[in-house]
This record gives sequence, structure tokens and C-alpha cells, in this order.
Amino acid sequence: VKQTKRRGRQPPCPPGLPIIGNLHQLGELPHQSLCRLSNKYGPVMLLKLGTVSTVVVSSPETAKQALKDHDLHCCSRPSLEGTRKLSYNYLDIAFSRFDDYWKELRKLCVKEVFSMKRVNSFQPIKQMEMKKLIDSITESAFEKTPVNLSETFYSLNVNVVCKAAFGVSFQGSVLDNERLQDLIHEALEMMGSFSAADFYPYFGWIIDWFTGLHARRERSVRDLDAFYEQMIDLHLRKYREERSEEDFVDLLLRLEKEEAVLGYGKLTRNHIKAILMNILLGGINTSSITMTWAMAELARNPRVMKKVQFEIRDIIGENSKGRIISFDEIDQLSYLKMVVKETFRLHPPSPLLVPREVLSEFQINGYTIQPKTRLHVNVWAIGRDPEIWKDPDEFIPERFMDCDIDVKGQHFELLPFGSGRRICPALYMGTTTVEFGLTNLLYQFDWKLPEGLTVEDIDMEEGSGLTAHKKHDLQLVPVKALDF
Ligand code: HEM
Repeated sequence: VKQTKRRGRQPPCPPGLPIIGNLHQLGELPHQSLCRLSNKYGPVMLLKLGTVSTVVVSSPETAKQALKDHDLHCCSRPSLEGTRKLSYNYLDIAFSRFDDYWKELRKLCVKEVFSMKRVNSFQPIKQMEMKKLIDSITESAFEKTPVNLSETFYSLNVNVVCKAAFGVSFQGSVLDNERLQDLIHEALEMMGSFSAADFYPYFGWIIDWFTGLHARRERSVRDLDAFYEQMIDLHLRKYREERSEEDFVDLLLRLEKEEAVLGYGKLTRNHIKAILMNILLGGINTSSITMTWAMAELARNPRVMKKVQFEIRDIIGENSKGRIISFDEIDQLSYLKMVVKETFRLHPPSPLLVPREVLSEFQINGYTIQPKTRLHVNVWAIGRDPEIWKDPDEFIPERFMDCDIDVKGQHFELLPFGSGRRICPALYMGTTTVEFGLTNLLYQFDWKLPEGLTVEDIDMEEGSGLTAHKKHDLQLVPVKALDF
């Protein structure tokens, strides 16, 4: 009785099995399985994943208690195998535990990389990449062949992020684009793949050796490391003299040279690589996943597609050749912004956010959450909760009309970027990237289904992994829309 009193009231716990606990209940798509479990066990659940206690919250009220009222108690990150090596022992922003180093690093990056000023300075790069993309889609339109939009958005973002962050074009010279995409893809898989070591801290690594996961992960880390080395070398040797503008690699190298101190030590080469990892792996996939879902939803909802295209073409006006719509112009497109919000509601790319680790005891709904517990917020479940959203499975952007809900972490019914101290620092970069890509493609082209397919044939299945991405690539046929 003493023990129970000291530990307080535990959240409801779905019954598990010996040794594995609730691991078998996660399935291929953990956010969906956890949503079903929370319908039965409530908006605060305690699960045993292997030997690790994990709390899952699944309602706006409980998310607010965790991410706002008690943010300070749960804003650290767990040490996970998949992220340890990729982040050079947690020297990055996303997986570093909550300490002075993380605070200073995040502050520096918010100022230097993710600021509105810096993001807006990428505009010419985005415009140039968009122009190339439109030219290539125009060819497909001419030949009436489908465009693989999943791949298209992915490589658009690879080009933009890499040019903006590394100041480098990958066309031919340093590393071929396809190879880089494979590298990023493999690293993301390794980050998301089930690792026994994360659930059985003392002996799980043995299982990872046998399954081959360990070796695959080592290879992925080695390849990425070689890529960063190449980038850094290029900046140190010749690249600097060719440009006046300081990109992010230049900035970090300058700080290294100046022996900048972050938290507990000096900034070293490994710190630089860990930060580059966050930009590569955090920046590319999330935006392209969102853009792909948005186009899939629009193709399935011709009414919304027509309405958003009408808005863009009406406000932006005539289509002169090579006209790329800028960030400023996008600001006037209120329906387009509702389409993006509605996409984030149904398809948050990071459906369980990034796991947090509890630092000190606190309570949610009167249940005690113990230190060291892992914490997930199921934003996917919140986005589809019929108690909050009318017709939750329908794609209805109008629900955001005359309503002040936004994605900035203050409205707990819509949290695609998280909230609190760990909120995505690239919220502005992410939303502008998505809005910019969609607006331009919707302005220039009408989009039809491939021959023989109907709206019902568009599947909305999610693929397994860390992110909630569309499982099957989206293929649509562009039609050049000149007369509007
Ligand atoms: C549509 C675009 C994006 C979405 C939906 C998104 C979503 C998220 C989410 C849910 C988190 C975790 C928040 C939490 O733990 O509460 C996060 C963290 C983070 N994101 Fe994003 N993100 C996007 C774009 C980007 C971009 C473009 C970058 C970088 C170039 C980026 C870099 C990061 C970093 C570094 C963190 C870790 C923050 C920390 O732990 O302090 N994200 N993001």
C-alpha cells in the first residue's frame, strides 16, 4: 500500500504479455493501433514496451497538460539506438536531452537557420528550383504522361534544402542527386526501424546484431558521415571564395574556428555533422509527405481542387510564361491555407511527435507520470477525434473558416509541429515550403487521374515507419492550364 501511495495513481494500462508487454499491440502503424487502444483505455494510457514504460496521451486537454502545463517536466528526449550514432551521441537539436547545450544550440539555430529572414532569403533558390520543375512537368503535360508526385516533391525538397543549407547544387558535381536521396531514405528508415535495444536496454543489442539491423545502421551512418566530410571539405577548400553569402556550413565552420562554446564544451566537427543531420533528415521528408497528401486529398475531392485553383488564379491573375508565385502573394490565399491546415489535421507527418522523456514526476488527469517514462502525443488520433471534429474523416477545409485554430502549438486540437519547448523550430520553413510548392503546381496545371482510374481508386493507405507517409506513390497527369 505504501508503494502505491508513493507512486500515486497509475494511468490505465492495456493488459500485455510477459517480457514483451504491449509491444505486439503496436502493429505496422503504431499511431493507428494506439488510437484504437485509447478509445478503450482513455486519453492517458501507460504501456510497457519491452521493459520501457511509455505514456501515450490522445486528447487536446491531456496534450495541453503535458506540453504546456508540465512541459518542463517532460521536455527531454530518450536515448535511442536509432538516433545515437546518427546524432554523434546526441550532439544535435532533435535528440539531445534537455540541458544547457541543447538550449544554446537551439537558440543559435532558431536565430541563424530557421529565422524568417533566413528562410525568406532562400526564396530565389526556391523560385529557381520551381521553375525547373514546372518546365519538366510541362513536358509531361505535353506528352500526357503521369507525374509521380511523391518523387517530385521529394526531389524538389532535396534540391532546395541542400542548396539553402550547403550552398551546393548536386546536379552532377558533388554527389548525384539520386544517390543522396537513397542515403537520406536509408537513414530515415534506420531512425524509424524497430530496434530491440530501445525496448530491452541491457540485452536488446544482441538481437540487433542477429537481425542485421546493427550492420545496416553502421553503413548508413558511415555513408552520411562521408557526405558531411565532403561538404565540409568543399567549403574549406575552394567553395568559400566563389560566393559572398554565408550558408549554414560556412556559419558552423566559422563558429568552430572561433572556438565557440555551447553548453559544456567547444563546438567540434561532430557537432557540425549532427546539426547537418537534423536539417537533412528533419527538413526534407516532412514537407514532401505533406505536399503529397495534400495533392492526394485534392484529387479525391474535385470540389476542393476546383475551389482552391479558382482562388489562386483569381487572386494571382494571369499566367505569364515562367511566372512563379512568391511567398508574399501566397499570404493572400486564405483557402489554400485552409487546405494545408486540413492536410495537417488528417496527415500529420510525425503522428506521435518525437518521443519525449519525463524528467520529474507530474500528473495528467490526476494520474502520476514517473521520471524516465517515455511520452508520446498521438496528434494523429486528436486530428481524427469525432468529439472534436465534425465528420473527422472528410477533407473539408471550410471547417477552418472563421476559426482561429492554427498550427503554431497554441491550439491543442491541431499539433502537427508539436508544442512547448520542443516545438519544431522550423515551423515557418515547413509551412512556407508546403504552401509554395502546392500553390505553384496548382496555378500552372490542372491535375487529372491517369487513364481508366476514378476518384475511388486513389488509395490513402499509410506506409509503415517513423512518419505517416502515403504508402503508394501518387501519380497524376498534368494538363497545362493556360486559359484562366
Ligand atoms: C511540414 C514540415 C514539418 C513538420 C510537420 C515538422 C514536425 C516536427 C515535429 C512534430 C517535431 C517534434 C516536436 C515535439 O517534440 O514536440 C519537430 C521537431 C524538429 N524539427 Fe520539424 N517539422 C517540419 C519541418 C522541419 C524542417 C524543414 C526542419 C529543418 C530544416 C525541421 C527540423 C526540426 C528539428 C531540428 C526538430 C527538433 C526540435 C527539438 O527537439 O528541440 N523540421 N518537427
